[in-house]
Amino acid sequence: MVVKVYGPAYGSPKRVLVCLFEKEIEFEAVDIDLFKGEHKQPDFLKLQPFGEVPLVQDGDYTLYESRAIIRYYAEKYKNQGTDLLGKTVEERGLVEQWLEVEAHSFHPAIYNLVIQVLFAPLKGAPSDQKVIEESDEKLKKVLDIYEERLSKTKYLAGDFFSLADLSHLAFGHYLVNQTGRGNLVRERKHVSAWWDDISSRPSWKKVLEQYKYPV
Ligand SMILES: N[C@@H](CCC(=O)N[C@@H](CS(=O)(=O)O)C(=O)NCC(=O)O)C(=O)O
Repeated sequence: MVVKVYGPAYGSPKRVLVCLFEKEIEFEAVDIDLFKGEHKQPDFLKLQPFGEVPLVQDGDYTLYESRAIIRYYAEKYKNQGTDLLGKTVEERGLVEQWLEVEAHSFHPAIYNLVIQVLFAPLKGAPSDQKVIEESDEKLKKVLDIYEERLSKTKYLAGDFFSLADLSHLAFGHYLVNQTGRGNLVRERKHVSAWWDDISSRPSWKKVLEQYKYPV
């Protein structure tokens, strides 16, 4: 049964797409237009009650929350494609640590910037300058910690590419290319080299080629 991934145009679903490419898992992308509110229709809400993408259907098994989905496939297909979880329990612990850092420190700051800098103007809504300034400051602090870490190891969890690095691609792409704040990465030598390394992976290039962002 082919895996169905809903909402491929958007950021969080792209976290799932790049993981499926890395794990060499065949999938079918199902477009959902957030601007038309298709994610708030009853049929979709029955599957994803929070009305967000991604949603994955794998036969009778349905899963949402992008980081839960990538952990599921990284585990289920551990011996297929790229190993994304590390080889020891200690390495796995560090993968989980940096996945949590991405979810609770990196993502909220970049998500707010994407909403305020990119999407608010699209909707004709005013941008909240206070949120932008706070998010900029938070992102600088987070990236300073990344700079320190990446001065010691090639990737966040160690000297191996993992889910922790992969999880940054979808919104890191916005940060570096579309928010006017790419300098926050480029000014940090090790973060910049790390970004160039992970974003040049064939899996991520395939995502960008096949599933355009809405903006
Ligand atoms: N924690 C969720 C967040 C999902 C999420 O925020 N999805 C956005 C799209 S994107 O920001 O990830 O591109 C969405 O569906 N937004 C629709 C809405 O909030 O109405 C995950 O990681 O899957």
